Amino acid sequence: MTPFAPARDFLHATLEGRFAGPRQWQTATLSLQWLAEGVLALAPLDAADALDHVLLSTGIHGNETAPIEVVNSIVNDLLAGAMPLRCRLLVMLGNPVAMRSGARFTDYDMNRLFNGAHISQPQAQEARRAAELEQLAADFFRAAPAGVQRLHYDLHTAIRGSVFEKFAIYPYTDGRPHKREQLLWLESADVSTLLLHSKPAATFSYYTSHHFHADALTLELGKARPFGDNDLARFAGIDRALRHLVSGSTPPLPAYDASRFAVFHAKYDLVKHSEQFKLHLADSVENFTALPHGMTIAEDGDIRYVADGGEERILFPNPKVGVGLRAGIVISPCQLD
Ligand SMILES: O=C(O)CCC(=O)N[C@@H](CCC(=O)O)C(=O)O
Ligand SMILES: [Zn+2]
Repeated sequence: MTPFAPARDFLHATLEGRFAGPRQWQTATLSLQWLAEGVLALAPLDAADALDHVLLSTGIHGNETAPIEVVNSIVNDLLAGAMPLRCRLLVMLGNPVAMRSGARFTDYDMNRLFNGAHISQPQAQEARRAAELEQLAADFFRAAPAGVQRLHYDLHTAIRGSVFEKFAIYPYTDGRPHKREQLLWLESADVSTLLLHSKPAATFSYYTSHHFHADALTLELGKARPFGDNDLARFAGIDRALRHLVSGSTPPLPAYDASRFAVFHAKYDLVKHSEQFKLHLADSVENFTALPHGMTIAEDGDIRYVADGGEERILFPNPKVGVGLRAGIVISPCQLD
């Protein structure tokens, strides 16, 4: 008997606020732990020690609903026994409060609060939640024996449309190499555009990459739309690749060939230093739009952000962020190291 009843499933139980303390139960094939609101751990009943550890987080931004629906449908199929589980899987619906409000966040952007940054915003509900998710992710990855894969895919959708509809963000790796096999797996999910971050960040994927050397990626899978408005056919690639991943049935992947990927690196952030910040890009400008050499991208008091060289592009332009936060990233093409 599922403890999610009478809500229909894990997502609906979460949206209805039905978590009432940790619960543990079994199906014919799985061991389940409802660890916290929106956090479910799944393992095969006959789990061997050496299973890969896979963390799928979604809804870190509450209005990015399509990947939440994708992951929930995978959980439903695992619980129904319609698909085998061949890893230890931790599923996180990151920000239930914001999910209920249909908002990116309610108090503070949660993906600026990991790596201890939650301490700086003690009044924000997202700060308490980021601390809780950090602890649960830490417990999960610390229990992984040496030699097993530690994977973290943090699934998002973007505010704006995008020249490349789907792309992945590789958090700063602290000098560790970027893994070709991660790119090949992304390609199997119809994602062949990659941004390499060039510095530490307070994001969830950097947290697990930095502390647990997880192969962690933030995935941007399309445009953010409310629950019920998503065309899930546009998310078929990630749905397929995740199902293969958790059921241990990923087909052999082709050899790596750089020509199949578009790779960019983050040059610098447009930082909103004050309320005078003015972005000189229309709301209709899409992610990855090229910035002509010499163009003033944004101004903030005496600071001018000017495009240089003709190869730069803009990512995540958003003048509405809070003061002190990133209001866009200037990126340029690069080769994988
Ligand atoms: O569309 C936007 O402006 C933001 C989409 C989004 O939530 N992106 C992530 C990227 C995380 C990263 O840069 O590593 C975020 O802003 O948190
Ligand atoms: Zn997001």
